[in-house]
Amino acid sequence: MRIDVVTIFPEYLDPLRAALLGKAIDKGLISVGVHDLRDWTHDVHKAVDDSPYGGGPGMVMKPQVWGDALDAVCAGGTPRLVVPTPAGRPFTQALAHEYAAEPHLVFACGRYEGIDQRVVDDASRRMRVDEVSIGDYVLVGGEVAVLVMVEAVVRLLPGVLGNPASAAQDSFSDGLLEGPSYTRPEVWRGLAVPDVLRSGNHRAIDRWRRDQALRRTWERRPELIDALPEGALDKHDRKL
Ligand SMILES: COc1ccc2nc(C(=O)O)sc2c1
Repeated sequence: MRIDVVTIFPEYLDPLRAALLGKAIDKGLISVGVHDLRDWTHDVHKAVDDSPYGGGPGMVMKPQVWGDALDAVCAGGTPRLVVPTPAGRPFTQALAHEYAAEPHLVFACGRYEGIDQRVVDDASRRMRVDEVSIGDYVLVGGEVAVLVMVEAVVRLLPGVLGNPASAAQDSFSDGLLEGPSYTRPEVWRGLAVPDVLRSGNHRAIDRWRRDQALRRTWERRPELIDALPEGALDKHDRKL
């Protein structure tokens, strides 16, 4: 997978080269390009923004600069363009899986009040464009959202996680939140590990874990229960 990021703060994306993601690059599982949007400016001030038509607070990022940058970064192919924005559709685990199947992702990091809408409209003529939000809060720019999305996507790629089963047992992989996890010692500050987890009875352990996941989901994210596909809950689940 090829990942390109366009931003006015390239250093914000340095974490992409650390730890797990850095190892994925070293293994050749992904290649990453981070591009400074100002490289496509032509004025002495390297201006990337201007006042909004219709008035209002803040500045809007100029279409010309973004158009030239995306023409260059997307040249020769039809990548999927992802534009983080508070006004976007929610980024979900399902979308992370979709992106993990893409050969080339390009992320456009907005700042200020955002990018002139015509940049998305123009790019949509040539490639699939998603305007996406990572949550119901507002960041200062798209860079942090890109870090979140790239981590969620790259960890799904074969060979990235040490244990592929981890991704298969993710929260949301079966539509539920993961239940609690425990490790040694057996008792810590007077708190004991649930007996069932030390029983060696794997049928009982699986049942307990499923019950914990259902209870946690019901308490914290009841809407996920309602969104489960028909037949996802067995008769035992429904008794909880
Ligand atoms: C101007 O660019 C921004 C600003 C805020 C923001 N907030 C996001 C979010 O997903 O919450 S993406 C994003 C992009």
